Amino acid sequence: MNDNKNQESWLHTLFNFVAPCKGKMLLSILCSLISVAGSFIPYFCLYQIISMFLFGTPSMETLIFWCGVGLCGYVTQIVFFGISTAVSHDLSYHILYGLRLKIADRLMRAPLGNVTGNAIGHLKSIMLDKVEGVERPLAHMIPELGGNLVLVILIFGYLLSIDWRMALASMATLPFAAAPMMASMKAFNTKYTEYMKANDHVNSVIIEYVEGIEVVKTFNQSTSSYAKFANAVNSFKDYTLDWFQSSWKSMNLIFSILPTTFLGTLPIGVILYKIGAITPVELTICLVLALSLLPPLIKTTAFITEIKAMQYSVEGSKELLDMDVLPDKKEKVSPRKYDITFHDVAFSYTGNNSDNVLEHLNLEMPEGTFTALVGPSGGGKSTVAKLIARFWDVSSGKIAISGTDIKDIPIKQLADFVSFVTQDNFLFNCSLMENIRLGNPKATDEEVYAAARAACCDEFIRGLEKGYNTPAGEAGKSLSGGEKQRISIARAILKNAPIIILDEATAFTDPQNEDKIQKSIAALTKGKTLLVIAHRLSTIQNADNIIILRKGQIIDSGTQGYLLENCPLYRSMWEAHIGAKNWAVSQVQKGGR
Ligand SMILES: Nc1ncnc2c1ncn2[C@@H]1O[C@H](COP(=O)(O)OP(=O)(O)OP(=O)(O)O)[C@@H](O)[C@H]1O
Repeated sequence: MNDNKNQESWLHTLFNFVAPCKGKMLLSILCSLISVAGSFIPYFCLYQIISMFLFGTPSMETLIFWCGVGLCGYVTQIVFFGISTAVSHDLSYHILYGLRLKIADRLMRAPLGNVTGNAIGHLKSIMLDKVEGVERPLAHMIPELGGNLVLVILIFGYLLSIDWRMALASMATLPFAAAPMMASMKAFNTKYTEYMKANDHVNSVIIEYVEGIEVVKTFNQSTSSYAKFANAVNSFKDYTLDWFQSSWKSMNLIFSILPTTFLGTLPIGVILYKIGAITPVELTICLVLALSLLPPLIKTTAFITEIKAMQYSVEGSKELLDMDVLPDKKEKVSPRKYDITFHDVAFSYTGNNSDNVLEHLNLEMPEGTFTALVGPSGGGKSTVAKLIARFWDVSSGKIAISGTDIKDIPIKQLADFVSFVTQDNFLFNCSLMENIRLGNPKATDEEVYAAARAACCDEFIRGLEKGYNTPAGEAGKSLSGGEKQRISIARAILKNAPIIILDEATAFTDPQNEDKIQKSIAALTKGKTLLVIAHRLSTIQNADNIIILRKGQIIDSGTQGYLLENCPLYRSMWEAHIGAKNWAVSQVQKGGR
């Protein structure tokens, strides 16, 4: 299915975007055509007025009449052009809105790695710039391109009806402009693609520079990082200048030849008049009409760039719209309990068996129990946790909740079953109240306060100048890692999911705050199926089952007492941890003196 979508032409994709707004699109085109018809009326009136002056005695009434008709035509042109543009802008912003929602929905349903594998700058460039790139050409092309083309055809038709030779003469310069235009168009396609690539590159380098500025400053990398930034900006400038310099000659040639219709119409017109083939009125109106052919013709050529920009934007958006998504089920399940089992699970991030990070993994987490995953770095602990939340699908085997394969549970329902708290503690840029309420959007203020109290963060939030209304961005600067952690625990408490996964959620705990964090975790996990990944072994020593994972396989499992006696790897990890902990406490005591 995705293959077919990838082969779909960009124009077809664009029509699919536009399809829901067909009515508005037709209205915009209709108004544009009325506007074009209106713009044509003054020429017709001019013809009538000149005829009257040359062949009769124009009365004031008829003069006023034709001037009035001409004015009405002009007003019609302006008014309907305005309506057409307003409607087309409205419809194109609706299209952008739908497009961004579709992309966001696709990102939600895609495997996490396929999303996070993209550089942020790349995603931003597609969701903001490329999607936005569809708006301008769409909004202007619908009324303007169509209208201008029809206007050119109408004027040319009118010229033909007066004198076919004058009509052809008005096009005499076209072949001379067409030659340099074809030549520059040939290079344009490649140049434009390269230009947009350079643009994307400079975008992602700028975002990387700003995002990583803390690391850059910490490691005093300002010169080399700045050099990368400066090089990207500089090479983009060089590329753009180089492109403009290579194309300005042909562009100047095109735009100096194209408007000079007089070169054809004036000599031919004079000859035709001399031999009596056309009247002075016909000559005058033909010269005026030939001149009025130019503005719409020039505007039409400007759309060539717009069409390419739109193609690039649509194809960029397609990249995300066509992302593979995790297969989803619609039918909700009703689990009797919330135990988790892994049946012979294997998983690789690349899809190749040879890269498996988990092999033949069998484990059980009974409902309401506390399971801990420990082991050397890179052993696959976080991978196990993410597979339960279905951030990815297993390569083989099965993960089940209450015996039901998680692939058979609708993704939204699975998300309700599982609370995933990591060390990242991402806070959205809204108030702390809203950040906690994300756990349960229907929660009342009182419920939010209760969750915050249980997570031991109520006190410090109330201590902030704006309390719960403090914007997370503003608060983020003054919050410690541990405080942010407790806010995300409060969020999880509010969610009240039956399965809790804590992936290094206590990583920021210092000995002074450990007690608070432990209390907040105890409030979160009471009576839940709990999986904890922790390097700080003191936080998991009371687990019902501690599983030691190394190189994607279970080395041993059991209670702390059993493992200390029987598992040398766990014993050495425990001794190392106790040593580190004692050292940290002694440092704090020294600091306190
Ligand atoms: N998104 C990813 N894409 C490709 N490989 C990955 C990805 N995430 C993890 N890996 C690899 O999978 C293996 C297991 O990683 P995982 O993060 O599960 O280990 P871990 O035991 O949680 O490590 P740590 O204790 O350091 O957090 C590692 O070799 C890691 O490099």
